[in-house]
Amino acid sequence: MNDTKQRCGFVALIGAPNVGKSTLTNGLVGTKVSIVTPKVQTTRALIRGIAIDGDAQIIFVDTPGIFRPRRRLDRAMVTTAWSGAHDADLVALVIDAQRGLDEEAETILNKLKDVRQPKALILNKVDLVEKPKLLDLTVAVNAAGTFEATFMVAALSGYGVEDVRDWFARNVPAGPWLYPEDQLTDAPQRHLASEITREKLYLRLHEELPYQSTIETETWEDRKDGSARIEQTIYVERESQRKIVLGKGGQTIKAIGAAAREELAEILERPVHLFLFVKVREGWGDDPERYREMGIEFPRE
Ligand SMILES: Nc1nc2c(ncn2[C@@H]2O[C@H](COP(=O)(O)OP(=O)(O)OP(=O)(O)O)[C@@H](O)[C@H]2O)c(=O)[nH]1
Repeated sequence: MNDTKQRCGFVALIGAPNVGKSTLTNGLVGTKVSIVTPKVQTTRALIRGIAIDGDAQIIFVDTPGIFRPRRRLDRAMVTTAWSGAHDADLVALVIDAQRGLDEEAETILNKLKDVRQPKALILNKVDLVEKPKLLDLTVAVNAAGTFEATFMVAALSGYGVEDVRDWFARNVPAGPWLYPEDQLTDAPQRHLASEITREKLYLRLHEELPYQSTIETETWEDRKDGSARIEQTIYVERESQRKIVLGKGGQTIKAIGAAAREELAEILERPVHLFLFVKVREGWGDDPERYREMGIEFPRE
């Protein structure tokens, strides 16, 4: 790719809690992502996901729930959220079309007047709203703020999401990409996390349990405090093996978990909360689904 053509920029996703920012980000990125938090970004808002569209790399940054702060801590959170907006290249205001211009949305719209960056309005959940109401809402929000573009989307089904991505791709500033192309999701990290636990399991049980287990990272949550919460399941073939992995009073699994957590925290350079489960899945060794999850693809018969 010709580097001089590249574009790259930060888009702050602003909106009340539950308006669908996560769902929208997943749609924009094109895959289910957990938040990515590369080190260079630690002073800015958290990254929700990175989308690539042609020559453009679009980095969506989170603005933790903007609500009316009552406690001091809440106020601090809101300040962080708005600083994310001021730092971004572009701002996307996401409004739940069904909820419309409620008090929360009004508050956000008012504060948005101080944000200089170009803004796009995204009315989400349009599947839940009749057309006339949607048009009224579009007019009302555009009267209350200045938006370069208005989009009507249903993030859940993907309706309209591509248009949003294209607009951001065209409007982020020219400049080289800041992140490698494969950093769209935490998938490589998930795989790595499974491998580490597998290693600890083998180190501990190499005699009793050779190759009859598989480990899957089921959930990975990058929390706003900077830590990662990871849930993994160790699949074994028989109940007797499950007992071995658990150990007396759960001692074996505890030791495996502690060792894996320690190493993961070191590699990721942040605190890790690791939760391990052991499940019996008979004949998992013959199940192609499992192989796929391990990253091994078998041709169809
Ligand atoms: N009907 C409908 N529901 C949606 C749509 N998009 C999101 N939702 C639902 O709205 C709820 C909230 O979505 P999230 O993506 O978690 O919202 P969020 O803004 O990221 O929430 P916070 O992370 O708490 O700020 C979920 O139950 C979604 O399934 C949509 O287009 N249509």
